[in-house]
Amino acid sequence: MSASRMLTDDGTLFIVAAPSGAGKSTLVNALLGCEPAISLSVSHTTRPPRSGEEYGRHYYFVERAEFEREIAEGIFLEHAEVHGNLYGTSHTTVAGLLAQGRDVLLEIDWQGARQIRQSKPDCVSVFILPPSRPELERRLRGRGSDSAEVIERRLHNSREEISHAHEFDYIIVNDRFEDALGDLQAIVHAVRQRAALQCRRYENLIAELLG
Ligand SMILES: Nc1nc2c(ncn2[C@@H]2O[C@H](COP(=O)(O)OP(=O)(O)O)[C@@H](O)[C@H]2O)c(=O)[nH]1
Ligand SMILES: Nc1ncnc2c1ncn2[C@@H]1O[C@H](COP(=O)(O)OP(=O)(O)O)[C@@H](O)[C@H]1O
Repeated sequence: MSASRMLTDDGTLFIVAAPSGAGKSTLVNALLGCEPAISLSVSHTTRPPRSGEEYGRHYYFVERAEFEREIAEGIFLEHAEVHGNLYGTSHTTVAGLLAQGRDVLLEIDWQGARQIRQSKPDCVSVFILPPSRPELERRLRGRGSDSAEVIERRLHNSREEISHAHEFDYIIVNDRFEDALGDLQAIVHAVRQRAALQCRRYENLIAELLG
């Protein structure tokens, strides 16, 4: 099919959410390793960096006053307070990538997902569940990135996050990692194939065939 026969399309916006410790970042990083056409949106946050986290790669780490100024300037497509810190997605970064036809993945919480569904109803949202509460706790503690107090808060907040799982298009249980990664890839491939076959993409060809 020649490019001139097809209308160019914006990329797809994927949302991945999960309670802290379910394995969302590990899964998303593995997905990005096998799907180079997906860009991860790097969020802004007031959370302090964890050891090994880099500015601009994991997050844009900013002070609360700066974040609040950015809210007032309207730079965010969505923003929310999660575990006592502010997090937000830059509107221009996402819009620019989608307009280039790239798929964009947002790793955000349920509040942000709700805001995105309002402004981008075509988005595809996935919720990652841990196989059990003891395993969620084991993963949070085993990660070794947070203080005991921060872990307690995240475990407590996981109930609220999980109570919104039904608002998402798809649910993946991250029990065996390779199975969960396969499920995530299957969703991405199915969405892409569906987009490629949409009727409106073939309007030029239909017009040509009708002479
Ligand atoms: N609404 C919103 N939530 C975000 C954003 N970036 C990260 N989050 C969420 O904030 C929560 C905490 O993220 P983080 O501090 O990296 O901890 P982790 O999930 O335990 O690795 C997670 O649910 C993230 O998905 C964002 O830009 N917007
Ligand atoms: N399927 C899995 N089985 C066992 N451990 C896992 C699995 N997926 C992720 N982990 C581990 O669980 C911990 C939390 O994962 P992480 O991706 O940081 O979670 P999140 O981004 O959801 O907070 C990490 O130490 C990670 O290596």
